[in-house]
Amino acid sequence: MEQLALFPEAGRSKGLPAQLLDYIPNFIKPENADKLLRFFIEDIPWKQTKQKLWDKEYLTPRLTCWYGETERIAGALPWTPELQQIREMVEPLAGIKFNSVLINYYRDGNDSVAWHSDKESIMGSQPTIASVSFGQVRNFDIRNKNNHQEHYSVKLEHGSLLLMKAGLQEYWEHRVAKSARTMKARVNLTFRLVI
Ligand SMILES: O=C(O)CCC(=O)C(=O)O
Ligand SMILES: [Fe+2]
Repeated sequence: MEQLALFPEAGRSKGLPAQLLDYIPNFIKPENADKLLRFFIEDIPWKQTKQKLWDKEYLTPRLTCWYGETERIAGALPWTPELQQIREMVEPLAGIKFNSVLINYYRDGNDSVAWHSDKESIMGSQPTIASVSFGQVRNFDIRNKNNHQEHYSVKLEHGSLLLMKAGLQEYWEHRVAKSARTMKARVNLTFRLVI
């Protein structure tokens, strides 16, 4: 499965490629971000789904929940006022309208998301994704699909916004690795346009 070890230089990125990503710390004020984190952890009906790997089923190593108005995501819940408000804040910066959000809950350092890119056919091959983070700072690693030596890492802070621009999913993949260090809870909202 996933490896615990990070790149030796994780967190010491030479600089993120601006054509692929925008990182905005303090996108949400700390006191609001604190309240939202508590609300998300307590009020979202989290699920742990299963994923298949080499014909074996594993529990996904984090909790998730979908919200949105789209019919294409089975079981997506209706927008809450909090999510609606954050959606309205991110849309002008992303330059598109989102119709869904996948929320991830990393309970501790053992929770993670493995290397992947988000280019399911339901989003087209060049989706823009707006990612808002709450709680524990985690490393977001990015690597070139054709050259794994070309990689970056950014620390996603409490209340920050990371814009993954069109093009990122095509040639790059990303992950949030497990950490052997003690980690508190982190919640991450990924706003998407499902077509
Ligand atoms: O937790 C994150 O920052 C990334 C989550 C992610 O890559 C995804 O939901 O597709
Ligand atoms: Fe992703």
